[in-house]
Amino acid sequence: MFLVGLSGGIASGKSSVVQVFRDLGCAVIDADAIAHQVVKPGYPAYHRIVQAFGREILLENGEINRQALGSIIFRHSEKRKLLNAITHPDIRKEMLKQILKYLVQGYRYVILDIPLLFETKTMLRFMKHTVVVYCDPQTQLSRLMQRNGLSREEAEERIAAQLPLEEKRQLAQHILDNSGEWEATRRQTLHLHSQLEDSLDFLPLRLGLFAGFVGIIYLLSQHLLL
Ligand SMILES: Nc1ncnc2c1ncn2[C@@H]1O[C@H](COP(=O)(O)OP(=O)(O)OP(=O)(O)O)[C@@H](O)[C@H]1O
Repeated sequence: MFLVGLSGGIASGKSSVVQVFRDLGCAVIDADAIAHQVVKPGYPAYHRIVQAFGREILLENGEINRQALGSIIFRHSEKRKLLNAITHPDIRKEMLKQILKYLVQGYRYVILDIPLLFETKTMLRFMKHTVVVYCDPQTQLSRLMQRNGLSREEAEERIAAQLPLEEKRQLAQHILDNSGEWEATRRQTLHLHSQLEDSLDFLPLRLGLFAGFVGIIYLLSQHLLL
């Protein structure tokens, strides 16, 4: 098995591309969904966040007010580091669990949809392939304004909080250019899908696991025969 890290910028089209991969039957792990899950009431990170940030970041139903927390960490970088230190280990553990599940199910590769793949960098070294869903700055701005009902200033502020898409584009092995018609992006996605399907990058780990398994059976049989 091998890992494919997929990223992009805010409103660049990641979710739309990921949906194509899902429809094709690919194994996809959604880092954002996991990040939402690990801070739900009852999970260990929830208690640590309430301890660190106080009960004023809670909604009436006891869930974490993501908007309130978001605006705190947007203004104070040390608080963002603290929140990351609380949540990232749990997010990585859950990702690993899901990767192992897909490995056992026999998938050759898993696509990890990680919005901040290139900003946080910690997961990059595990990725055999990296993909950026790119679109030009003007298109990104207008799609974000339209989708989220934001003013130009608000949209620009959110885009500026991330690494520029142009830089991510330089760092990725595969670029899906979503600046134009959706059909053109869909075709690029189908092409990348066939490249991943044809790749033999899954073989080393599978052969390694097979050799390990044979080794264990051999050792056990020797042990039982003695
Ligand atoms: N090629 C396209 N043409 C027109 N609209 C598009 C195209 N691709 C995506 N969109 C629209 O742009 C918006 C952003 O797309 P999408 O939600 O897939 O981006 P995203 O990268 O997942 O965003 P975020 O990370 O902010 O959630 C959506 O409203 C989507 O319908």
